[in-house]
Amino acid sequence: MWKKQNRSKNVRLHFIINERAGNGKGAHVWRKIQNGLNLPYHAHLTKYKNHGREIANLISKEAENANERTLIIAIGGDGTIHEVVNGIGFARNVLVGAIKAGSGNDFSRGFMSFQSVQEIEEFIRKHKIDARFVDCGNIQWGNEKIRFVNNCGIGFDASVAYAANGSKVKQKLNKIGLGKLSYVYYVLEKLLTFECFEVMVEHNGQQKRYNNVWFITVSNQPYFGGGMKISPDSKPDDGLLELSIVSNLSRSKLALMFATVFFGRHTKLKEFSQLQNDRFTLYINQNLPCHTDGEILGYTKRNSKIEISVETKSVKLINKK
Ligand SMILES: Nc1ncnc2c1ncn2[C@@H]1O[C@H](COP(=O)(O)OP(=O)(O)OP(=O)(O)O)[C@@H](O)[C@H]1O
Repeated sequence: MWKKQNRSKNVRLHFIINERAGNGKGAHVWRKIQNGLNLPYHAHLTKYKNHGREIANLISKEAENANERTLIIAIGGDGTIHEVVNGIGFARNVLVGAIKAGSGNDFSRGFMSFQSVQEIEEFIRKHKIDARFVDCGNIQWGNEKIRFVNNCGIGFDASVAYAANGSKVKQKLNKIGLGKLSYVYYVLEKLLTFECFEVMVEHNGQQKRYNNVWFITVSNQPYFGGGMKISPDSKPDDGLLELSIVSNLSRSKLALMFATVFFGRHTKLKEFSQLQNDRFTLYINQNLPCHTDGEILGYTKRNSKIEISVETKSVKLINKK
């Protein structure tokens, strides 16, 4: 959908909107923004999964060919931002902003997002809001490299993401503004059913085996699962990723851990380990669910070797001055 001829002096403005994010919150937020906008812009509504990535890719190619500074604002949840960030590749003329309209919205906790039309105008016209390059994570998945801006995870957290995505409970809770609680609901459900696994982690040329693992999360910023501060010290501009492993924990203690993780207190538990590096290799011999930024990636295969590394300062995001 094209709206108004866009010839802003400094920055071309594109919106990529997932109207379905947050069970319709995307459409509601977009209407509000659209009504208040007094700038030339292009608007694109996503029609299916991964459409946001395709649109962002086309916009980026155009921006690079024309050598024009372009701001893409994703309106949606973490999945929509994930698609945009993957779609832009390494386009140097493109910067990414977001307006939160999802259920979990972890991106907006870890990074700045626009709160109003005024802020967008301030960025474009008054230059009161800045931009900065941030790191992303990258996971080699078969022949593809998938970028993540928040985190990727294998095991329990991915099984929660699988259950929550498109679930009826999430839709119902979204209707009463409590979509975030859907993750808590599925955490409780999976607590009763999830089977722990084994993994070998390689980094700095050393290998370590972990048994009875609940999950592995590789973080670029502190938050995951709708506000849980799984990796409190993660910084998206330090050229490093943090790999968190929770293992050898009883089901009841894991439940307790999820009560403390919102405040980042779980890091004191002896069953919680964290490694920091710019790359990790995981060896997994089971079929386990994997997610990137809460989006379902698929299942690991037997004898999987999974490489996860940082992309230093690969994406330009809006940022407060
Ligand atoms: N028109 C559409 N129909 C169905 N799914 C869509 C459409 N547009 C985008 N999607 C998909 O919707 C999924 C969810 O989007 P998103 O993550 O932005 O919202 P959310 O799940 O409500 O928020 P959060 O991830 O923050 O909890 C994504 O996988 C995206 O690809």
